[in-house]
Amino acid sequence: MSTHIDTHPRTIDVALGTRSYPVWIGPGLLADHARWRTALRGRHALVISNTTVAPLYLDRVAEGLDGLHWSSFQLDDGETHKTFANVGRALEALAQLGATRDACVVALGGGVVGDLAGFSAACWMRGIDFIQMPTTLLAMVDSSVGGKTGVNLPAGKNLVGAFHQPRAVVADTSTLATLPDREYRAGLAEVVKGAAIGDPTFFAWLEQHAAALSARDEAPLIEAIARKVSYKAGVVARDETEQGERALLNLGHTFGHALETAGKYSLLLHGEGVAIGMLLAAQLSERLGLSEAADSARLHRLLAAVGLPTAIPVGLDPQQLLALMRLDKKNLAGTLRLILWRGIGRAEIVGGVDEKAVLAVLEAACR
Ligand SMILES: NC(=O)c1ccc[n+]([C@@H]2O[C@H](COP(=O)([O-])OP(=O)(O)OC[C@H]3O[C@@H](n4cnc5c(N)ncnc54)[C@H](O)[C@@H]3O)[C@@H](O)[C@H]2O)c1
Ligand SMILES: O=C(O)C(=O)C[C@@H](O)[C@H](O)[C@H](O)COP(=O)(O)O
Ligand SMILES: [Zn+2]
Repeated sequence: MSTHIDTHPRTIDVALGTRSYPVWIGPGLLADHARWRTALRGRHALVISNTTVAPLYLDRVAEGLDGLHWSSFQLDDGETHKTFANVGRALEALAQLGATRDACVVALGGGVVGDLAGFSAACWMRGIDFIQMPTTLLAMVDSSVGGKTGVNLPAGKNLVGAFHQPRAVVADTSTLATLPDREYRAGLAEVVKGAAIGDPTFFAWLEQHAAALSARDEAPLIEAIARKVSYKAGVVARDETEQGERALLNLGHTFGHALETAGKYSLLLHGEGVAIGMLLAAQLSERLGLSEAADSARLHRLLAAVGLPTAIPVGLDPQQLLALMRLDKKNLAGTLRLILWRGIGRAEIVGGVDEKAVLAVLEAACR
């Protein structure tokens, strides 16, 4: 008996008035040129990708750019290349192309490419169009949606950037066929995060489908992507520039970014840092009397079930992690402001968090 899989693309709108845009999700979308060409307005396009993704997928995009003046700029692969220096190189490529204000940047790759390409588009002539073509699970469910763009500094993650929304998101799920397993699992962390923050029904669904998602079964995978994108699109529509609710999407990130940076981006992937970071946030929340151990245990079980790390790697220093957390963008008035957890489906922003409690959690986890 064959299982019917609906391959019709899902469309989720990010509702931002005149700047609203579609997120198309489904197999084969990169080759659906007629669909995404509608998002290109001018005569110039710069495809920003990297040296891993371009050889795999640039051809499919190039066919759709026929008739335009276009070129590509390829980053070296990895988080360490999400830098100002590479934004400079991307801007030089736009200049070389002769890109006018109606030019479009096309981001073809994972979150590193998407964040850097989006920031480059935000900078060129004070802001031109860009289209996200995410090729990792993480980029499909998170980084391509919502318009946070930027780069890292040696001092910390994403310290420089701009809110700049794409014109469209083309999430071609066929590209996940070549994504390494570790990267795929890292993407699941951002799916679990969405459910942990705001959707207990989705969390229970993920618990039921953890094995199928680990095995990359197409139907539940597309369902999980669409549910996470819908959830994020709703948050972004209500609070585009993170004046309030949007900060909840940062659950686990103050810890996670510190872990990524301390590991010099070679120890942990972003999604892995977020998985461990969410568990640390849960432990801190328990310590502060905000959540129950039973909920932390459920979160731990789900993350482990989809193959994510749940402990801080050996060798990281709690004091260094705390110092990195002090540079987080959510902090105010020199005090830590964290997303704490109230149990499955509930999170809140808490300011003035006691550093001693944070350090105690870090020390216990690094032991
Ligand atoms: N802007 C946002 O809202 C937001 C949200 C979440 C994460 N991020 C950022 O996203 C970045 C992480 O993104 P990521 O997890 O996609 O990492 P990534 O961009 O480094 O991609 C992961 C790896 O997969 C490779 N790859 C990409 N697509 C592939 C494919 N289809 N087949 C084979 N290999 C492929 C890449 O070359 C890379 O080696 C971090 O910098 C993080 O800060 C941003
Ligand atoms: O879209 C958001 O808002 C998020 O916080 C999504 C996060 O998953 C993402 O990692 C984002 O890049 C973190 O942003 P930052 O503001 O903490 O740099
Ligand atoms: Zn993230």
